[in-house]
Amino acid sequence: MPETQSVYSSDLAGVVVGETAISDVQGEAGVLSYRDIDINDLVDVPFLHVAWLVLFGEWPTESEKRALKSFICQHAALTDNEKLLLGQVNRELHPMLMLQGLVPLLEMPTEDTLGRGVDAEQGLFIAAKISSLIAGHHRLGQNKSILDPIPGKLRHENFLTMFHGRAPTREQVRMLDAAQILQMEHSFNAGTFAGRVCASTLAPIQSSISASIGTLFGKLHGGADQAALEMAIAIGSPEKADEYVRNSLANKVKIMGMGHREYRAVDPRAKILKPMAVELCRDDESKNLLATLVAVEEACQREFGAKGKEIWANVEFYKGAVFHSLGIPTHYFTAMFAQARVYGYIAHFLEFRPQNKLIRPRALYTGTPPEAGKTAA
Ligand SMILES: CC(=O)SCCNC(=O)CCNC(=O)[C@H](O)C(C)(C)COP(=O)(O)OP(=O)(O)OC[C@H]1O[C@@H](n2cnc3c(N)ncnc32)[C@H](O)[C@@H]1OP(=O)(O)O
Ligand SMILES: O=C([O-])CC(=O)C(=O)O
Repeated sequence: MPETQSVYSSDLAGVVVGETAISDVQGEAGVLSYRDIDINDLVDVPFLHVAWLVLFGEWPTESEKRALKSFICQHAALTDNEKLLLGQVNRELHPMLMLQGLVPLLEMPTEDTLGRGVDAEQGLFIAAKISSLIAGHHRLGQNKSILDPIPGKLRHENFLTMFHGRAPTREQVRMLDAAQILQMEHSFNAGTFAGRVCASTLAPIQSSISASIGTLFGKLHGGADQAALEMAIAIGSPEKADEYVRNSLANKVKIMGMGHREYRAVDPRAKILKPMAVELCRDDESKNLLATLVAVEEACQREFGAKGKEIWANVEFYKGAVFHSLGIPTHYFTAMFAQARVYGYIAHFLEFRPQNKLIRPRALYTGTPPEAGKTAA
């Protein structure tokens, strides 16, 4: 085997590790596109149409739209076995751990009813189940029964109904659609990359998605949504934001929802989510939370600016205010991120599998080589 040249990078920052045509993150300009279309032009398109575009690189035909809608609704109804499985899960378990654990236990379909291959069928099957697992886990946690989706209703109309036990308003569905479209895909983020590593061993799609969900959970990645809103709740009011930010920075505590590995400008998703949050946060408590977030963002920019640096809010910062206004408890935020991002994970699996190559980096060993004299005990 030819010797390969070693390159050292402990965090892979700036290292190109593969190719993709699914989405493009232009970090300097602050632009995000899915399949060559700017997200600003996708945010008002029906959610499942964007999902299809992300997966297959083309818009669905009328018959594909109908097939996808009914496929997702049909599989979003949990089977008796799936309800039993969910019933065994500790009600206190974080929804992200529940999802990571249950996705590989789902009984995968083996046919290809959508005509896009069995991997796509299985991926979309998992996507359909994820929202019902989230809603079901929440219902069981409240000692309520699991609700089934209603055929003919929109994806997030069903989700919010299954979650809350009451139908959402049209505006709430529109806002959730938009927020979920914005979270659907983001190139080689940590969760997607973990899924690609897992897929590279020829593991099946459910293993890959489970690996991605586990990776999304952490606070430096998807878990920042929960952490950012809980931070705003803990701060309590906009007047206390300055002190909180100064103390945090002095103690090297990261401000959740601020900063990004790739963006050197405002995250284009935060730019859309902030006015959405303003529109949705109408009661006094929500308004106070939002005002606190705004004050934290301003304080961060002042503190960083004083050191000649820049920092911007990322997608996680204002999203929590949107989810909060939809009545979603903070510990469900990241699972709802997974519910949207799963389409990105599937798209990467489908793109990567045909040109599969094992991903296996190299470590710099910091111990002593055996020839230096250590013997077995
Ligand atoms: C969906 C998503 O995953 S979006 C990201 C969600 N994560 C968060 O919001 C968590 C908070 N943010 C962070 O921890 C970081 O900004 C990350 C992890 C997102 C990006 O990190 P990196 O690209 O590795 O940047 P890094 O952490 O090296 O930051 C560079 C400098 O800015 C500082 N910095 C960056 N973000 C923050 C922050 N949120 N709070 C305080 N300081 C920060 C770092 O301390 C570092 O300072 P230094 O040069 O004096 O050491
Ligand atoms: O790309 C990243 O590193 C994190 C991110 O914004 C995302 O996954 O949406």
